[in-house]
Amino acid sequence: MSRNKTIAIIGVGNLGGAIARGLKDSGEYRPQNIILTRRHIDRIAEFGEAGFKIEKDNLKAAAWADLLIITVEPQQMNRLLDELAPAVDVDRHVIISCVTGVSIRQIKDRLQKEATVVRAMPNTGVAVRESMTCLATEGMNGPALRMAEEIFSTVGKTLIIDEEQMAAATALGACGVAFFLRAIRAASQGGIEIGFPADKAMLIAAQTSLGAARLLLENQTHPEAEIDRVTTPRGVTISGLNTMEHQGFSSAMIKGIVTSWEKAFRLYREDKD
Ligand SMILES: NC(=O)C1=CN([C@@H]2O[C@H](COP(=O)(O)OP(=O)(O)OC[C@H]3O[C@@H](n4cnc5c(N)ncnc54)[C@H](O)[C@@H]3O)[C@@H](O)[C@H]2O)C=CC1
Ligand SMILES: O=C(O)[C@@H]1CCC=N1
Repeated sequence: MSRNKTIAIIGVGNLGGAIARGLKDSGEYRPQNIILTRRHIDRIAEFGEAGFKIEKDNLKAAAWADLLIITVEPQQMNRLLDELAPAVDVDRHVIISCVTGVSIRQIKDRLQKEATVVRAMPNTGVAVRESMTCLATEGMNGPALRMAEEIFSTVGKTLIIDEEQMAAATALGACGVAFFLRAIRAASQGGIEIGFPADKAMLIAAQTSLGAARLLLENQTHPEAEIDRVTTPRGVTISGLNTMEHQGFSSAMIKGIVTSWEKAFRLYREDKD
C-alpha cells in the first residue's frame, strides 16, 4: 500500500536520516521515491549520492510527496507547520509525526486543517531495521495507521498504542536506545577493568546484550526466568547482580525513564514561537 507512495522526510537530522537509511536498506522502498529536506541541504548531500531526492524547500517536497514524515525538533514544529499548511492537501496527504510531545490535535489546529495525522515514536534502531516504533492515531484514520505500520514494520517492530501513551513510548522506546547503550558502555568498562582490551570488551558486552534481548523476544519469557538460568547457586552471577542492586541499578533505570517521561510533556510549548 505505502510502497507505491512518494514519501517526504521533513527535517532530516539524526532520526530522519536513520529512517531514510533503514527504508532504503529494507529493499522495500526505493530512494528515488523518497525526498529528504533540511534547511542546510549540504549536510544531507550524502543521501543525494545514495539516490534519495534532497530538497531545501519543504513546500516543494510536500507538493511532490503523498506521505509526510516529520522529524524536526519539537521547538521547530510550529514554524514548520505554519510553513507547510498551504501545501497540505487533506484529501491526499498522510502526515506521520515523529515529533515528541506534539499531539495530533495540536498539529491539526496549527495547520488549521483536518489533516490525516498519525504519530510515530521510532528509535534510531531504524537505521539497522531494529526499531521499536509505537504508533497512534484517531479513530477514523485506520488506513493511514496501516500505512504507517507497513512503513515502520520494514524497519523493526511496531506497536499500536493510545495517543496518551506516546510520552511513555518516547521515554521507554526512543530514549531507551541511549539507556541501553549506556548500560553496554558500563559493562564494557567493567570488562576493561578486569583485563580485556577495549575493543574486545565492547564486542563481548554488545553481543551479550543482543543475546539477552533475543532470549526474551524469542522465548517470550520474563527477564527473571532467564536470569534464573544464569545464576548458579552460590555462583558468581548472583553476587554481581546483588552488588549492582545494592548500588541502585534498577532504581537508576526506573528513575531515569520517569524523568524522561515527565520531560516529554514539557518539550513543546505553544508560546515558544
Ligand atoms: N533522535 C531520536 O532517537 C528520536 C527523535 N525523535 C524526535 O524526532 C525529532 C528529531 O529528533 P532528532 O533527529 O534527534 O533531531 P535533529 O536535531 O538531529 O534533527 C532535526 C532536523 O530538523 C531540521 N529542521 C528543523 N526545522 C526544519 C525546517 N523547518 N525545515 C527543514 N528542516 C528542519 C534541523 O536542521 C535538524 O537537522 C524530534 O522531535 C525528536 O523528539 C523521536 C524518536 C527518536
Ligand atoms: O532526546 C530526545 O528528546 C529525543 C526524543 C526521544 C529520543 N530522542
